[in-house]
Amino acid sequence: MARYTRIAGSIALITLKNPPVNALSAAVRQGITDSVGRALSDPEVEAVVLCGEDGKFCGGADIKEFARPMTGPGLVPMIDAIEAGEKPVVAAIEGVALGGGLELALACHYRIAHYKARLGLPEVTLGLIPAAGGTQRLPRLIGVPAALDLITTGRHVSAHEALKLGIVDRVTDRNTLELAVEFAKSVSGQPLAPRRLSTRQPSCPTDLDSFLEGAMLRVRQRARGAIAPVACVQAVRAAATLPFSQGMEQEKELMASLFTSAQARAMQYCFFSQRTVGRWSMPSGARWDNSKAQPIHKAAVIGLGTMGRGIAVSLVQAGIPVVAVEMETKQLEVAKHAVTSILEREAQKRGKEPKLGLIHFSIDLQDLREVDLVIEAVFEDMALKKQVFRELSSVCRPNAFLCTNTSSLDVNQLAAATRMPELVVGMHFFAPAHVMKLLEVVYGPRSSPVAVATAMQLGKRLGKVSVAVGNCHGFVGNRMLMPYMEQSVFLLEEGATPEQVDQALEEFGFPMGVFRVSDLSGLDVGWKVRKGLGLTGPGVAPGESARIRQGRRYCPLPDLLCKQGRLGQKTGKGWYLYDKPGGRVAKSDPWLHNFLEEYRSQHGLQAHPVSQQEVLERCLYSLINEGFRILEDGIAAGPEDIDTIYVFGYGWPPHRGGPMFHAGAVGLPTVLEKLEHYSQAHPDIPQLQPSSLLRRLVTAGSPPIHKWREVVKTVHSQL
Ligand SMILES: C[C@H](O)[C@H](C)C(=O)SCCNC(=O)CCNC(=O)[C@H](O)C(C)(C)COP(=O)([O-])OP(=O)([O-])OC[C@H]1O[C@@H](n2cnc3c(N)ncnc32)[C@H](O)[C@@H]1OP(=O)([O-])[O-]
Repeated sequence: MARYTRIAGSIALITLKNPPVNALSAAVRQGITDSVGRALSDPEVEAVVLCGEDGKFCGGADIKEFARPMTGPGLVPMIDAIEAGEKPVVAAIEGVALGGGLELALACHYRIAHYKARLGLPEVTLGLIPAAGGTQRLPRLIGVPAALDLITTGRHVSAHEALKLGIVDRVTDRNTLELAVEFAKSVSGQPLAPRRLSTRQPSCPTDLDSFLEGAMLRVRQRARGAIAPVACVQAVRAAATLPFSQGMEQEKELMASLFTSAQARAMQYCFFSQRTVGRWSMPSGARWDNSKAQPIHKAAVIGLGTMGRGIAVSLVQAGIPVVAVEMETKQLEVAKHAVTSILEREAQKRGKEPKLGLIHFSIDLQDLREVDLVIEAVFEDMALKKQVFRELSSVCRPNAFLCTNTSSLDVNQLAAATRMPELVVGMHFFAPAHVMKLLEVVYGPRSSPVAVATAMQLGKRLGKVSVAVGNCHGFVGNRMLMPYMEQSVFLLEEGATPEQVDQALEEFGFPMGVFRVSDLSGLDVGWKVRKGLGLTGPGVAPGESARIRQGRRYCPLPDLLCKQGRLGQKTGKGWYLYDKPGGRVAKSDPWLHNFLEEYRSQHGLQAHPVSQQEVLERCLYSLINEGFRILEDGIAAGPEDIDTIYVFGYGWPPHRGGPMFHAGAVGLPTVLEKLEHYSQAHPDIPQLQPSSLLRRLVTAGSPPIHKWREVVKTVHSQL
């Protein structure tokens, strides 16, 4: 709803009231419509101020209403009435003005923002476009190029950038409402026509057509099959080329084409999943709302390789004092230089101070005596990590949290090496750690709920999307990646090429196919993991066949490439060829195609044409199947956790919702049938055997994804 009050004699104050973000629900729209009507018809009212309760202006349309028929007054007529009114309306923006919230402010004649406010039109991140005049009014206020950037990216801008762009008229660190009331009094009676954005002409680049064509090309490349960004460009083109009313018609039609689309449903599922994973729970019954996080005043990072440096940067950027430890002075100096330059570069980009004073570099473990939490990021070797945890346990305060950034090793074994195993959890960051949003918080059987709560809260403080997961090899993300990568190399044995497999995955929406990612991260990373698992190298039992390991099918192709020094970009060749070591542009490599043919004939393998569909089904369904096993094992609490991990950490296209959402969208019976088909065709690949949870869900009539947790619960209760 909206509250109407008269203040300062002649000012009508309309306050949006719909916690927590004053979203424009039907009741709020009705409240605003009634209040604006009242203010405009009250002769004693000279001007109007619009604000939101609890320090938040408005988080936009009520996304929770999208799944049901719309009721109450429409957003567009409500907004048009404000702009057309004969009394000045001033928006007092605190906290956020996003989506419909900014569109509401754009209909006001003036906008005052608090310096901490964030503004934006993030509809594209929900698979939509701004549909309450945003695509038509914003270009008329700030010009076509700047508006196009905000609308196609959905990024939030700070109040200061909004002032620079011309979105707001004032930015204040005072009480925004007080200033807005003063301002409203100062502008009452002044002509409003020039303040009505719908009447303005948008400023456009001289060669508008080529500008928009270039923008469309960039957006299509970035969108990778997402339809909303393309519609955003089309809507802004309408603003640049059509009268306001016709532009609004276009905006309406484009929104109608998106609103009920599968992509919009997938992206809104991602939005709510991101909130669901914040309400974490553990099989022990510990939960986000019954476990108290401990404050972290000072942290430490030990091991300053690529990951350690990124983690140290994230902590400093969040304003947390850090002790950064390396074993030797030489390595410490190299790391110090790297961390300092990242902090300076990032600070410059944000127009902020690099906070170099917050980080202390040391080779002395004694400097960790006073820290609240340590994140270990040394080389991925169990013996080395155990040694480090033993030393940390003896040096650090007894109640210090000891966290490991391992990407696959057993957190419980590390906990066992310490005095306080209940204070040990995994904090699995993704490279580059100061950029990637995902954080897997890994709890072992002895990890205390306080330790999990503290790591989850620290993740939020670092601006990460944190997901609490159980301890197993590869946790959630990497565990699901194994069958996905295995299928990709099996397909090479059967006749596919890296280019074909990558093209199928990139057309599905991944930024990079599995072989280009492998070349980027280095083939030796996987080689080391396979050696650790005894699948190749010294751990292989003598006489074991090259293509059967531990009783199941194995493909030695990646090992053979590693043995020939083809480690990917870093050596200039891997699955692809690069112009030089460190090169980034992947080119097809005739040598590799010949090598594949020789390999097939050497192992008596008959190549057959592999379709795009088979690539997607084998790679994605085996990954999804492992996801179901993870839910069975209770390693992830629900499908939302898995999908959030894959969207924020593994490049799964958000307009496809995530692996588990995709399975639901394709239809669980189809996924089951395909897995059964491929499992029968490949009995030596146990991962293709459908998981019992998948069968159970199909038997239960394939309930919608938000109901899967209940089925999972029954599975566990019967365990
Ligand atoms: C016509 C028009 O053109 C179109 C069509 C539109 O306008 S489409 C809509 C466009 N607007 C958006 O895209 C903004 C979406 N929201 C956000 O980006 C963030 O929420 C936030 C505003 C920056 C606050 O972040 P936060 O970290 O402080 O809290 P939170 O945990 O995220 O959110 C706190 C609680 O509020 C809920 N919530 C947030 N925004 C909401 C919204 N717009 N509608 C409904 N619920 C919302 C959220 O689900 C959570 O609920 P619960 O989980 O507790 O039950």
